[in-house]
Parts: sequence; structure tokens; C-alpha cells
Amino acid sequence: MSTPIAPVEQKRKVITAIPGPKSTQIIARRAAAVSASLGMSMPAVIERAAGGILVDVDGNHIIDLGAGIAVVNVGNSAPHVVENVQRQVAEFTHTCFMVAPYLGYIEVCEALNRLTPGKFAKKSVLLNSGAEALENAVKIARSFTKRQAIVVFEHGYHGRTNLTMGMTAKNMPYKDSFGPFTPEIYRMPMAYPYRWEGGAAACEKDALDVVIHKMDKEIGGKNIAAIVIEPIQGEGGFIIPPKGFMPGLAKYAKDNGALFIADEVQTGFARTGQMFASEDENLEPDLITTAKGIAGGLPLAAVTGRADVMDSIHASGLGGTYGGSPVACAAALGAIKTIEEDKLVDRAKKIGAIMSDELYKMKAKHSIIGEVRGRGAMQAIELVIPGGTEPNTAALGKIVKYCQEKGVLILTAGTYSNVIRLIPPLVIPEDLLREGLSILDEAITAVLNESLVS
Ligand SMILES: Cc1ncc(COP(=O)(O)O)c(CNCCCC(=O)O)c1O
Repeated sequence: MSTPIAPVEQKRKVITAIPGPKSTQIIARRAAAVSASLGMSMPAVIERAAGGILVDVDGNHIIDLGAGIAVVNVGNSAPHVVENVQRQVAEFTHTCFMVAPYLGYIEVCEALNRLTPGKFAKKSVLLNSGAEALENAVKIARSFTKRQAIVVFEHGYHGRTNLTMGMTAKNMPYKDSFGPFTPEIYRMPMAYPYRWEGGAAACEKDALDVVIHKMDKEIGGKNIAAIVIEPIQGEGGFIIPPKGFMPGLAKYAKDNGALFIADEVQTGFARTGQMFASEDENLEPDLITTAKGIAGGLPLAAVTGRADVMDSIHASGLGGTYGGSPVACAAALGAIKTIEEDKLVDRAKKIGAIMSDELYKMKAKHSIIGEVRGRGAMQAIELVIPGGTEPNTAALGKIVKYCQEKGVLILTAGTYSNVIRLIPPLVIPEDLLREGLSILDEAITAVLNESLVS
């Protein structure tokens, strides 16, 4: 057993500039060794992390409001995850589940089949990344329905592989120069209340009809293999469709012999204050894709859905070398145990209420905030030029930089690069969360004052 390591103090500490001297040296090595294409939201090289804190190599303690893009919902190095992984990695690391099976993979599938919405028999297949889960969900849908058309939505994000780039809406940075993309992907308007012509009421009244009309006239319902949508669009900017939109799409799919696929890669595993966001309107998707929060930081993803659908694929039509690796499965069982034991679904609700309250207070003070939106521990503000709805991308960068310099990591999103999203670990202590939010408020004030001065 490895030697115990000191706990991470849950306190923000900024003892050097960020990046500090050691980070600066390592980042220079990063520049020399790593493709310049890779992003770097926070210029701080991390050496420890737990709870709501990231510790960099210079000893700075940074408040983490990003959770590695909604991955470490249970926190970095969560005890059950560490314990399971240490045991598993010492027992065996890989057999390839298609070659020689192992219990952990089966137990993760049993948990997914139990935890996902749907009062029908379910089965699962495990993969390595969200994009791979989407790839497999589309394969399964096309094979089951014997159809090809895949319906996706504006502002949607589904991955960076060729198929999932085609499904993803935003060109830069995800798609530009990487085409051609696979055919038979059809993008529909998204029910985006804040930016719908006529506003939220018109969106609730008209969006579903607009989409159904387009699917009927431009694709033909009988040609659709699947409708794929995120219950809350993540990279697109935490866009929440009005009530009725998702159920309406699910009904259309059912009425036309297509599958309804919920992409819960970012919304899944307690993030939204429910185990899965699909529960919010009692959706029972034919297939659900999951990843991110599933395994406490280890790479794992899944497609879970109707057993008749999952069993319709010819022998060995699904597979891959590493999918559902024993170590990732051990981590997932630890993460799921943590979510259930520590009641992180309820915790996400509490975190969401705190963040939403504070964001609305900020909105009352700052006209730069066009909208506050979110569900559970998945909250966002959309930044606009005061007095209108024009996206305010310039302010976004300045606010993020200010927060970074104060030792707070926040992430951005949005088709127009004007959304600040808050997706902290669900185990973040309340005082740290509130401190991080207060620094965000301070950042907005500072940027606004600067713009008034400059
Ligand atoms: C809904 C939804 N589906 C699919 C995916 C893809 O999951 P992978 O594990 O990144 O492949 C995501 C990943 N989102 C973060 C992408 C980060 C980046 O690449 O810049 C998602 O949010």
C-alpha cells in the first residue's frame, strides 16, 4: 500500500504570481514538447488536488470551479476511488474485456442499468471517452433502425472525432479545417430561450413545432435513425430548453420509429441535482451516453439503453481494446459509491442554490450579465454588451484572467464565447465556493470599472 500523503488544505492561498516560477519553467517545457494546439485554461502546473482545491507546484492553493470540465464531481482523488484503483492496479491492469472478462466491467454496467432513467430492461457497453460513446450510440441507432439520418442541434457539442465533430455545432476551435465530415447529420434550431426570436415565451410556444416541421419536411421522420441532444447543452453555454421541448422530441422519435438519445456526458452523475438530467421531465431515453463524472477522473464512458436495442447489434459489432478498463471500472465503482453514500445529488442542489442566488445578486448589480441560468451545480452567466444582448467576449477573457490571478479557476463556454460556467466538484466546501463566487463578483466589478476608465 502506498505511503499516506498529507491532506490538501481547503483554503485559497496565492503565494506567488500565477503562473509562479516553477510553473513557468514547466510551462516552457510544455511549449517545447506538447503540440501548440492544446489549450491551457489555467497557467498553473498542478501537483495535488482534493475537495475544492488545486495545489500548484509553487504552493498556490487554487479554488476549483471547473472540476476538470465536470469530471471530478466526487472530487480529485476521492477516497473510494483511490482505494479501489490502488487495489485493482495491483491485481491486474488489462485483459481486454472482449478477450477475458472481469467482474468490475459487469458491475459498472449493472450500476448504469440501475441508475439511468427508464422503466425497461437495460444493457450497457463501456468505452473510453464521451466522443467514443456518441460514436457507438450512433452506430447502434443506425444498425437497430436500419436508417442513417442523425438529428442534432445548434449549439450542441458531442466530441472531436470525425463523426462527433459533424454532430458538434461550433466551428472554431472544434471543426475548422478538419472536414469533410460524415454525411447524414442534420442540425436543427435549438430552443435557446434567451436568444429565441420573440423571447422565452415564444421559444416555449414555437420551438418544438419549428423543429418538428423541419424534421418532417427536410429529412422525413421515417428516415431518422436518432435524435441526439444534451438535456442541458454544455459547451454551447448551459442552454436549457423550455419544459416540453425534450419530451416533445422524444415523442416525435417514438412516433416515427427513431431512437431518442440523451447525451449526458456533461450533465450526468449528480451534476444537475438529479442523477441524470433526463429525470427532470421524466424522460426515458432509448440510449444515454455518459462519461466525465462516471469514474472520478479515470477515462471511462458508456452507452446505456433499452436491452432490445443494445442486443440488436451483430456479434462483436461493438468493442475496442481498452473500453471499460479494469482500473477505470474500479474507479467508477468508487465514484458511484461516493455519489450515493455522500448524497451528492442533494449536495448538487444545495451548491446550485448557492451559486444561483449569488449569480442573480451579481446580475442585479452588473448590466454586463444578460442571463443567469443553470440547474443544480451547473450554473452559468451569459455576458453581453450592457443595454442589449450582443455577446461580450472581450469582458469574458478579462474576468477569467482576474479570477486566475486571485487563485480561482473558472471555465468558459458558449457558441459566442461569452458564457462563464460554474461546475465545481460537488464536494467543494461551502466557504470555498462562496469565496470563489465573491472573487468572480469582484472580477466583474473590476473589469467594468476598467472599461469605464479606459
Ligand atoms: C455533452 C458532451 N458530449 C460529448 C463530449 C465529448 O467527451 P470527450 O470525453 O471529451 O470525448 C463532451 C465533452 N465536453 C468537454 C470537451 C472539452 C474539449 O474537448 O475541449 C460533452 O460535454
